[in-house]
Amino acid sequence: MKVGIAVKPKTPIDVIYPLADKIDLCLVMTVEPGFGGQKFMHDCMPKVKELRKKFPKLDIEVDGGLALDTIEEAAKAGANVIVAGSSIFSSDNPNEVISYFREKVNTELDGC
Ligand SMILES: O=C(CO)[C@H](O)[C@H](O)COP(=O)(O)O
Repeated sequence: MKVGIAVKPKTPIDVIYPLADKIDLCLVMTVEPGFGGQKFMHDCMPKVKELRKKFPKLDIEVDGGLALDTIEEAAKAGANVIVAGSSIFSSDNPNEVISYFREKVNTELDGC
């Protein structure tokens, strides 16, 4: 079994610290939960950075507004699990979008 915790944009990231050694993944929401097509919230990135620094092995997921123009910022912050809807389903070439996301994330992971 794998365990994950999701954190909404306004929730401070330190709420998960007491549970960090019990979880496999932390989802840092980069939009308010509810529906697709919202704008990526850049101000959630410090939470991802902090988490990555503190827990190098943790899977860190981001969800909301991930697209060709936001993936690099999320990957550089330390996200390694990407949830995307609009940018994939609105693309003429979803495979290319996914490959691009993969490349950006893997490039940052290789640098660790
Ligand atoms: O449902 C969501 C939020 O609750 C997700 O953000 C959504 O599924 C991802 O979609 P998009 O890539 O369009 O932001």
